[in-house]
Amino acid sequence: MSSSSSSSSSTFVPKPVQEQLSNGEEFSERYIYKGPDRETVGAHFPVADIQVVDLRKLSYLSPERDEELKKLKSALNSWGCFQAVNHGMSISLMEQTREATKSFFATAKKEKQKYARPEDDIEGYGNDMILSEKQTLDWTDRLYLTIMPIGQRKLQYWPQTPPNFRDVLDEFAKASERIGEEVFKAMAVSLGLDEHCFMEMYGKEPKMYARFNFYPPCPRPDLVLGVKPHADGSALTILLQDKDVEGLQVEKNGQWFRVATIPVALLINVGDQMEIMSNGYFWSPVHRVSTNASNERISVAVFCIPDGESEIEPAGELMDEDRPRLYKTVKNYVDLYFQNYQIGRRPIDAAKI
Ligand SMILES: O=C(O)CCC(=O)C(=O)O
Ligand SMILES: [Fe+2]
Repeated sequence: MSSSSSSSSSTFVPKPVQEQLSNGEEFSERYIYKGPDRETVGAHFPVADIQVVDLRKLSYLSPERDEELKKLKSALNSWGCFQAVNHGMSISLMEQTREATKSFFATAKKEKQKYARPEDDIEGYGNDMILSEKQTLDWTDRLYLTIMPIGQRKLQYWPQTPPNFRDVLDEFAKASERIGEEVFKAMAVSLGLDEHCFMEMYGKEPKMYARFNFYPPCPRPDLVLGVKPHADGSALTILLQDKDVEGLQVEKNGQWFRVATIPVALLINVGDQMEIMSNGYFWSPVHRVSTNASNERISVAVFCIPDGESEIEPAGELMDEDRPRLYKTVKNYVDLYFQNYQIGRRPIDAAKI
């Protein structure tokens, strides 16, 4: 979740990446990534051996439940993410969501501008807020929307082109909400906790945001990233990846790996707030998105964010003499996240004891 801030105002709003290309302009050097690991941009990496977890096998009735819970725990401890299959979101809904996303970004500029993000809001179509002259820009155009709770949706930013966009997104949001809850419970059980432990911290009014990412082909994949390295500030992120085009990379022990696209799978990753709740048993992986010269790519990330009033802290049972408490109690972590992200620090470091 590297998107935007709720506080400071922006200094400059670049044009959508898509438009710059169609005008045949040279791209601004502000897209050139100059941060740590810049020499690895555009390099080829091995595929991460991220486990595939069958959510159906995590149900009470499944004879293979214990085995699948072990797999889940090991995936979240080793990579901080897993490829979820049999997650209850139909293949046709996944496909409709991908198609609706592509179709929205393919519509005329004038139509997309109807949903443009105003300077003082994080929601809508466009780019992230630009908060400093030094901020490297991401090679992506986005649409960022609150999807849950239903009462907090800002429908003025919900596209009406293609005509089925809103209905598809409503279905996608409901399915994602169910998956999120199921995974929160399974995560708790896999650590030997009561199944409601994480759900209780997630709170009465958690929020879910969807970020539709569109990555146009980029003339310099060796210099420019689709999304800079970051870890998500959510508790959990559910990612619908492009069916055909890879781009996501995840870091482990200082090495980058490619994340394979499995068309029927959703990639679910731990966010910083789950790292805190699990006292570091699960960790929030640093990831980034590469660009490529010939294909466009889309993805839809759903961020599950605990209620702003909830206190997020390591579960009591996960701390003892052998494993001391590693994180402070935090509230409204998203604010802390952006304060640190803006100055190039890993936000989770501010929560460490
Ligand atoms: O496009 C992707 O695969 C991942 C995007 C991402 O990391 C994010 O939106 O936070
Ligand atoms: Fe992310």
